[in-house]
Amino acid sequence: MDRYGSSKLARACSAREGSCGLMTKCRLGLVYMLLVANLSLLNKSLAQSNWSPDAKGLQALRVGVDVQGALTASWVGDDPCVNGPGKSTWQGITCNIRSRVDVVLLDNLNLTGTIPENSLSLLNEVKTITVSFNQLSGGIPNLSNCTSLLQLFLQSNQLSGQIPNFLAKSRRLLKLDLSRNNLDGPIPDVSGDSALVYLNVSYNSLNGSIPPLSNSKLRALDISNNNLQGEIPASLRNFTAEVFSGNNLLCGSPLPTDCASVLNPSAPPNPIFIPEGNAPSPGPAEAAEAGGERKKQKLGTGAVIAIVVGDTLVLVMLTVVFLIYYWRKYSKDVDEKPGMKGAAGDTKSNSGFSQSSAQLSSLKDSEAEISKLIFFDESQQRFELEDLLRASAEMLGKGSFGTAYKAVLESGMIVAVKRLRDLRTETSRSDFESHMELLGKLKHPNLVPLRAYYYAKEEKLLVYDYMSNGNLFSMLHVNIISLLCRESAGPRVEDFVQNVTDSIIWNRGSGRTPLDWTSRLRIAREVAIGLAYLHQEFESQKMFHGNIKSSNILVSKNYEICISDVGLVALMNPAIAAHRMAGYRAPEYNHTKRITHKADVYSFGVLLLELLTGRQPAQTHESQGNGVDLPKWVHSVVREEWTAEVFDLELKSFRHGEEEMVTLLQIAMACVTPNPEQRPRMPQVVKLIEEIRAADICETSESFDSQTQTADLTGHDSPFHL
Ligand SMILES: Nc1ncnc2c1ncn2[C@@H]1O[C@H](COP(=O)(O)OP(=O)(O)OP(=O)(O)O)[C@@H](O)[C@H]1O
Repeated sequence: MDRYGSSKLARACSAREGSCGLMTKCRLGLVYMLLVANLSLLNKSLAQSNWSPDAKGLQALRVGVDVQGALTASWVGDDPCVNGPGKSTWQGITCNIRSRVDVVLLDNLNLTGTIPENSLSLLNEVKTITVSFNQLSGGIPNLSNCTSLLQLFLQSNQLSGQIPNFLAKSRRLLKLDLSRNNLDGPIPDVSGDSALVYLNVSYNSLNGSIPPLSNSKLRALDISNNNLQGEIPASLRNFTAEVFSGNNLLCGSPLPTDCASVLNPSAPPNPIFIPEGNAPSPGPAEAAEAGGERKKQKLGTGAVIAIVVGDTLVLVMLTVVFLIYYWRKYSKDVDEKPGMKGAAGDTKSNSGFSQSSAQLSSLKDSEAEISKLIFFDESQQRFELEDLLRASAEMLGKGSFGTAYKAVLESGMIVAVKRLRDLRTETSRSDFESHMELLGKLKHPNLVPLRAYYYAKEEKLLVYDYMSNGNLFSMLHVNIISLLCRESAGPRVEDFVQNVTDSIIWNRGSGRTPLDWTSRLRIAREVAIGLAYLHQEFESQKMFHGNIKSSNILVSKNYEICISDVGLVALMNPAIAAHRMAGYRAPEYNHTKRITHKADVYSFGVLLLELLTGRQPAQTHESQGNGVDLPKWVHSVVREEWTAEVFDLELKSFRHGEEEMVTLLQIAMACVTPNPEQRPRMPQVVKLIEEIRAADICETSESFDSQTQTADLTGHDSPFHL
């Protein structure tokens, strides 16, 4: 029947009458289809009408930006908070006790497109929205309905347009990060009763002058690398110059640029260069004045030329004298200290790279030509090797792989430069370059960004973002006494005083800003996330970090926790690094002489113990006390059931955190298990740490009250509470 039926239909289509019949059938079919479609739409909208407003908003967001479908699998059902407070089954969502969305955490999910207007704005109890490190474009939606919003993080996307005014007007918003987008227009002035404590709008194209932002609560600010102009308002002068750097037309304290030179740019064109016929004819008074002015300008121009020529000559002479002086000093140092080649500039000075320039000039032209600074990211602000050589440099420290410097370029930009030494002898130029290409591709908020490198026969430089808030080692162990000694008398006296201090006071002596528990937990979590990312990225190359320790955990100006020295072990003589990391070194290294991801897990475990106990692992820095074998020491204490005794005395006041501390201690002990096979993998470690405080991020907002308590307890404000 079917066989015939289809041929009948074909015949019917060819016949006129039949065709009319078919039309009728088709129409009926169409009506039927529409009916079905409408019914299913009706069903869907009936179902959607049952959706909670949060579900509606989130689904609208998903449809708008989740092109890759990262959220499709878990965002199902009509209510993300159907299971009550805590982490939702919907990825990235946490709910509050009223079963409303509290936190939206959608970082790093390859989200693209524009955030629809009626999406996030429906979440009217949301406290934290973070959709950073995606590829969102278009404008920032109006979130003025989100009246509970405390934190908004949209950094590292491609958002454009202006910063909406509602953000400035909000009285509840505490933290706003819109950095690394394509935003333009002015920075809106925050209202007097704004609660904003943290504002980061760096790396955009914002323009106009800086508003006074005179609300006294603002404690962390970053408006660097925009097109802002004019004088820095007096209300913001307590911030450091870095906060404003990379805005060429900004002036006034704390920037070194004097406003007179920026706000009154060069004198109007000299009238003697205006073609006579084109010059407007002045009136008699103007003519007299102009005559006088002309004379002044003629004289002024001559004087300016003389000054410029004179200055240039003096500058050239000074540079030559300077280069000769340092070149001689360099050669002398190298002669005096065999094996210290390349470290000649390792004194705290303003000329860290001067000898590099001498070395560079001694290179053959062909090599100098091909040896340039190679940048990885097109969108980053670039500079030349010459700019680096001209920069004032201050030594930050000597490590296993070379010496690190802070370099302040003439543009105001600050970078960290590492001069490598002791490269593996078999590392050729092309090996080095391809390794750098690999490292340049690593992008993660918990890794110190590598911006550029320089390769020449005698000099290898790596240029990193400068992390202005120091390292974890200093936060945990360095006290004022050791700092003073380091500045004035050198390492031996420092050792002496450190030993005396250690013997008087069990922990680290006075003079440190205590590091509270929440901050330590956050540091543990972020280092774990960074290391897990690294293991995943390095898996195919069978590469690992190989040098995880507290001096390699750096803190950026925005208090992001970043791992440094990524991928350097592969280039260097591994025995040197292994020697320097003694207290963090996995026991199996002694016989295998190999670094594996399990060895990184061990080092991370020791780092956790360091965070929990506040004690230095053995021989990390020979010059700063001997430290202890942390895993062994903790084992001995815990075996005797003095668990609480292992914790840092500074953590005593965080009574509520003790359960969390014990859980982190268990994770640490799992990481330092002697048998590498029994150690967890880093993604597992991340999960375990995140479970310690599942609603960690919600607590950030709620802990603002307890933050005041913490500050009272310790007597200091901890920036990590921000
Ligand atoms: N990008 C950076 N920004 C700010 N400070 C940095 C940066 N990189 C390194 N430092 C600092 O410079 C100093 C020397 O660092 P380096 O990594 O060379 O040695 P280390 O960490 O002490 O030892 P090792 O090389 O064995 O890891 C350290 O105090 C470190 O905190």
